Amino acid sequence: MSTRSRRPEQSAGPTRSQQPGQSRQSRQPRQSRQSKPHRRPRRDPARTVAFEALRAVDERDAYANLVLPPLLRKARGEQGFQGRDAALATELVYGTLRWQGTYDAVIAECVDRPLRAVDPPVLDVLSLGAHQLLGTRIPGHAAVSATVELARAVLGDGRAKFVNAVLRRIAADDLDGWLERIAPPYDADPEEHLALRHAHPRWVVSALWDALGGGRADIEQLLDADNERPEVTLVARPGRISTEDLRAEAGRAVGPGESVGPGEPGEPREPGESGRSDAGAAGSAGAAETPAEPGRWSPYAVRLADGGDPGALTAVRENRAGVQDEGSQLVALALAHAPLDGGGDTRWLDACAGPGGKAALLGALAAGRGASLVAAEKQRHRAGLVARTLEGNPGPYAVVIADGTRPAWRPGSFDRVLVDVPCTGLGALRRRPEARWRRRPEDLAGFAPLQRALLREALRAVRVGGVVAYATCSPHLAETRAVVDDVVKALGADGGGAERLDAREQLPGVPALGAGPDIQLWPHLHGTDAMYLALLRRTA
Ligand SMILES: C[S@@+](CC[C@H](N)C(=O)[O-])C[C@H]1O[C@@H](n2cnc3c(N)ncnc32)[C@H](O)[C@@H]1O
Repeated sequence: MSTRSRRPEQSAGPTRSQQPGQSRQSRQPRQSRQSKPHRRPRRDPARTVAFEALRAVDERDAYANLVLPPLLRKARGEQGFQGRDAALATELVYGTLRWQGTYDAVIAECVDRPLRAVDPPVLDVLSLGAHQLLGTRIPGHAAVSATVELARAVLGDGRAKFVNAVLRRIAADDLDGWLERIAPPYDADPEEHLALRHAHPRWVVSALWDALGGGRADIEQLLDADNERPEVTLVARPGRISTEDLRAEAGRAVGPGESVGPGEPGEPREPGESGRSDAGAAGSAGAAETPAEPGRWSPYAVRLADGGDPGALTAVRENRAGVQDEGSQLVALALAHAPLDGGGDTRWLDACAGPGGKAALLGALAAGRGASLVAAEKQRHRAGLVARTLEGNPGPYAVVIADGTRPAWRPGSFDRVLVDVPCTGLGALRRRPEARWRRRPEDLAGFAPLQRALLREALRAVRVGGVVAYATCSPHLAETRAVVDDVVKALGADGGGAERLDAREQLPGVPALGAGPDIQLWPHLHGTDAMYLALLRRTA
């Protein structure tokens, strides 16, 4: 519970305030006779959990997909908290956070002061109310009354009155009506129009559009896809479990409904929140006809369209399978298949391995070829996650704590190197609802030197004829092509050399990979995170 929460004062009631010798009238001021008896606010469990999660995200910069699962687990232990409450709480948290910028613009129209002058907990309750009113099928009167009750419980009566007044103003129109008012016409300012209509910061719209190209329809499809719930995808690690066996196990074990299962190893968990338009049905998710589908592109992928709890699968608990977006699987597969020029193919490196999803797939693929994997990670605790994820790998491997910009290995030590660099994560906005509002354009400048240094050292680590895969979970051109161009150019100037391979050739059957030679995956085109991949072969 938020430390700012307050219980409203209890009403003593007229009879308890009477004292002997006092007339009833003298102790009962006119005002109190007319007001309703003061009652305790009803605590709606789903909205209370949602509010607590929003406070944690707001106050402590927490990640929603990390704070929500323990809150749900705790609430489940309390009387009366059911699966439908968990589904509703999840939908409310994810929807409210994703649409935060748009809801803020609506709320700003309905309050008589700048938003920064509204107390953050009050703003959280207002956003929660705005999402119910504008982004779900919850009837307006129910959304207002339940949110005002929440406000009474967590903010007190005075502020609940303010919440009530603001929500009534918001409820006077639907989302389309509000967007007509707050968003400029497309022709007047396309980026601002799209930013408000699709709930992305303007600079993110601009960056995504630069990377995607195309016209209005293309960028709108991408922005819409960012606002959808991603499927949970598993990877069947080759040599450890077949895709068919994983599908069978997942089909048997994973039930429909809300998911609070693990995300990629050590990553924020992947929630099974309802899509934005499904909130009215939250908690009544029906059984999927076929819960475990094959992947679209990766031969090792199994898609759980309905979420479920992958952590409950024995194969996942035993590391034979894991939760992994198909885009990440494709990056590992493309590196594993890229043609080398001469030499051996026995020494593979993952230079930025934490938390270990790609390393585990690479390790399994390497084992199948008689190669070994070194998985390096700078942060000790993340190296621990890598070690856990690789446990049981069928072939030789080592996990090392190492700084990829000052490597412990000699130049030319490896045949294949993956460098999946730290980045803004603008390619994974579907999974991290608050990330788009937290990131700033200045963050790019912070990552730029590290990304270049890591790629430079990866190219030094690979032998002549060997291949480096440079990957990011961001399509931002400053983190993708600009890095590769700069580093390849500088290598040439230093007397080295690297040629770009056509990465599309390593992913036969995957459409819409762009003009090459590097590839950019997209949520709306491939159903994956927006992963970028360049393949570089050392020539000198
Ligand atoms: C994008 S993540 C890698 C994700 C990973 N490939 C996977 O699939 O699970 C980048 C990782 O690089 C690590 N890192 C950051 N700076 C590093 C450095 N100088 N050397 C090695 N690793 C670094 C981060 O701690 C983070 O774990």
